[in-house]
Amino acid sequence: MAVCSAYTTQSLHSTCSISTPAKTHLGFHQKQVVFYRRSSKRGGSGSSSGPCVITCSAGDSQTVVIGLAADSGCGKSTFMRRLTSVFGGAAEPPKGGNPDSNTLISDMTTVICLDDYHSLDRTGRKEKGVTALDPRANDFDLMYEQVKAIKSGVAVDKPIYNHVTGLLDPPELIKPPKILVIEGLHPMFDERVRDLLDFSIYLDISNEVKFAWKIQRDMAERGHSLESIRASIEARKPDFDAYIDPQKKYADAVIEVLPTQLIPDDNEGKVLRVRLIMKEGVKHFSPVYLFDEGSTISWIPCGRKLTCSYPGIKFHYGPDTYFGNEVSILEMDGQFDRLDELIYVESHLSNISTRFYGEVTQQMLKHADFPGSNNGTGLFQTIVGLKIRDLYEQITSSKTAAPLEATKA
Ligand SMILES: Nc1ncnc2c1ncn2[C@@H]1O[C@H](COP(=O)(O)OP(=O)(O)OP(=O)(O)O)[C@@H](O)[C@H]1O
Ligand SMILES: O=C(CO)[C@H](O)[C@H](O)COP(=O)(O)O
Repeated sequence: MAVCSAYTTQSLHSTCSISTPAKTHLGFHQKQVVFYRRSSKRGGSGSSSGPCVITCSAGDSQTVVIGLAADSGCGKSTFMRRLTSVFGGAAEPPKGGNPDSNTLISDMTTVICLDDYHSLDRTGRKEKGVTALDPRANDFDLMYEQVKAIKSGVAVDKPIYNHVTGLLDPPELIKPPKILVIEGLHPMFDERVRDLLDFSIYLDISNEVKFAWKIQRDMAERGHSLESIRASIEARKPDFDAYIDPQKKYADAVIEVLPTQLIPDDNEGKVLRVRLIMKEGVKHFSPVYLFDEGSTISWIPCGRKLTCSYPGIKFHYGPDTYFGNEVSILEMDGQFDRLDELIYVESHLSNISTRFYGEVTQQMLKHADFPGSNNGTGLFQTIVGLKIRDLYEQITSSKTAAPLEATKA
């Protein structure tokens, strides 16, 4: 039985109307979204009831959807803070909502965490002997239906996975934003969800670096022991390798974080070698390049214009292949001593989609206190943020130019 009464007009885009399942005539400008309402049972596994049929006019205010995949503790939140800052305005949890909400809303963007689509809560996973990375612990049907609905301009009641209690909390209302970011373990796992993405990013943190970051956060801030951190990484590894890591082959951009090659046998993990792998031929995305597009270039910028202490800084740029796709790779090994001198590096990069000379440096200086601001992680996250702004502007301007053009969804 449908529960359409659960929707108020307030929860819907102004171009939408609700009906119980019946023969709905779909005109040329209309879209139909079948929407399942999920009951939210504490401690349960969540189930679907419905459907309601929501019919919306295809306006020009459709949501651009970005996917960001990474394992837990790999810098997604830091990246999101850099991205939302590029669009201006602070990102905050929904006002007056669940204090344990995982959602962040700013003027332009809404970031939802895909942990909210866990179909099994903490107890449920323990009973079934599965990790949160296992597809069986996640509701991909609901994820697909809700991302599709938001992309089509329809608000949804999204569940909340409460990381404090380990339970599935009652849902929260998500209205269609200009840009929706779905971040978490599986944004590119399900083909249907993948096809809804206008751009996708994978943060590929090598095991050594992941371990160093986890120790820093979970030991210093959360009081975990070294052994428990090691055990947790080991326990997740088989499912990480099976379900999370393979998504990187679908990503339009990958930020790969590796130990430095500038210090022989380095095992401190403080100096990083970071590679920005950019797929060629992606609509509305032209890869960044160093000096000369398509050439292969090694560059050590240290000297008169860039202060570098040991072990220095080395850039590399060139074409390559990645999982059978043509890509451009920009690499930075080492770290900056003085962030204001980054302008020297910025002036040698092209296609960075800045609005004014020095915008990358300005963004990096603004968030100098974020992790990774002195190395390639911060630099490449900032550049990808600018590329997403550019992609959004291109998509929306092409929609304004051709309002009746069919959308990807
Ligand atoms: N670029 C970086 N350089 C150094 N350390 C970093 C970097 N990014 C993240 N970290 C470290 O990793 C920790 C986790 O980062 P963050 O909270 O951004 O990751 P996350 O993927 O959102 O984690 P979770 O999914 O567990 O919430 C940070 O507290 C920080 O210690
Ligand atoms: O991989 C994760 C993504 O953040 C978490 O481990 C998963 O969401 C389960 O969370 P919790 O450990 O709080 O029950």
